[in-house]
Amino acid sequence: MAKIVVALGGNALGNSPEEQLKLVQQTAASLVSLVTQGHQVVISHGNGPQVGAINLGMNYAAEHDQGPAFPFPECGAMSQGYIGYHLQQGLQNELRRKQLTKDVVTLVTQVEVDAADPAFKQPTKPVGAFYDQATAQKIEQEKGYTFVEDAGRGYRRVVASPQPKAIVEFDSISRLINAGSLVIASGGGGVPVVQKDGLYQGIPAVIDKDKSSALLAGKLAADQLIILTAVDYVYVNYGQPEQKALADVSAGDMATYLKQGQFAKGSMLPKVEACLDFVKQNPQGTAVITSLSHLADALVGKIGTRIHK
Ligand SMILES: Nc1ncnc2c1ncn2[C@@H]1O[C@H](COP(=O)(O)OP(=O)(O)O)[C@@H](O)[C@H]1O
Ligand SMILES: NC(=O)OP(=O)(O)O
Repeated sequence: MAKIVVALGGNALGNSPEEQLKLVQQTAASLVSLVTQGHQVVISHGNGPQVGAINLGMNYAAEHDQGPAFPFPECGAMSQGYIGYHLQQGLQNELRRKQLTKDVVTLVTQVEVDAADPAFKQPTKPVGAFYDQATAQKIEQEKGYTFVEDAGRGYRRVVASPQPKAIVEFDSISRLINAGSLVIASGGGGVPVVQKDGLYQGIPAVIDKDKSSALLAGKLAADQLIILTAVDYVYVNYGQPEQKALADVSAGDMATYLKQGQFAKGSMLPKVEACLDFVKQNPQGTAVITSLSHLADALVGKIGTRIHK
């Protein structure tokens, strides 16, 4: 039996509730088959598109005197509920189809960050929809948001993304796993909180879920961290004619590619950094990056980028 942390990418979850539900149902089949093989599975997920959409909708209502503004920690918590609901339902229905009984639990998770993290002064985390350059510039001027080009896919708003330091609910996650539950935790990288006078409070940011997933997988001493996104492999020379897929890569070689600037900031870079961090914490462990639809094949090494010591 292996302990596996599976992180689902926010962009890989589609652009609408209908798309997300469909994609989650497909992924649920692979996740449940891991459970039936006897593995302990913990699921985390991204929320970039979803938290951006929630924030945009809430801001729109506030700007039209239809309700209060909702800060990012609250929007992050809502995204955990929305995505967790789809995942819970998808997993429960798949368990029912297989006539299996297992508790499926989404845990609203807070992740502690440092209020002095320099990331608060330099937003890097893409959230929400993709815009063309002219529209992005118009919104920048109107609302004072920052936009960046995101991995050749268009322009997106970026927000602060501090380093995750500690998972507040870690002991509860651990207890639930040991009790046999299928746990969905640390969604959207966790709701960012800081400690003030010994008490927790939310802080506007969106934590990178790959980094929080690596922290969770490391603390759980997981055997595998599997990051599921929209591409089958990590590539060098991505998007260029000489693009090459990486299959089995040592942490040392991956660190070299990283230094060469092969991985785009805000998209593939944090995934690779998270995998290197996990392998450093757990030298016996393996980190895998592949697409949402290829979880089963990735587990047996047929597809995906596998990073090891
Ligand atoms: N070197 C690379 N290899 C593969 N994909 C890359 C690379 N650099 C950038 N990307 C982009 O990164 C995306 C994955 O990041 P992102 O969409 O932020 O992930 P998530 O699924 O977590 O939301 C891929 O779909 C691809 O467009
Ligand atoms: N929070 C986060 O990392 O989301 P994505 O996976 O959507 O980028």
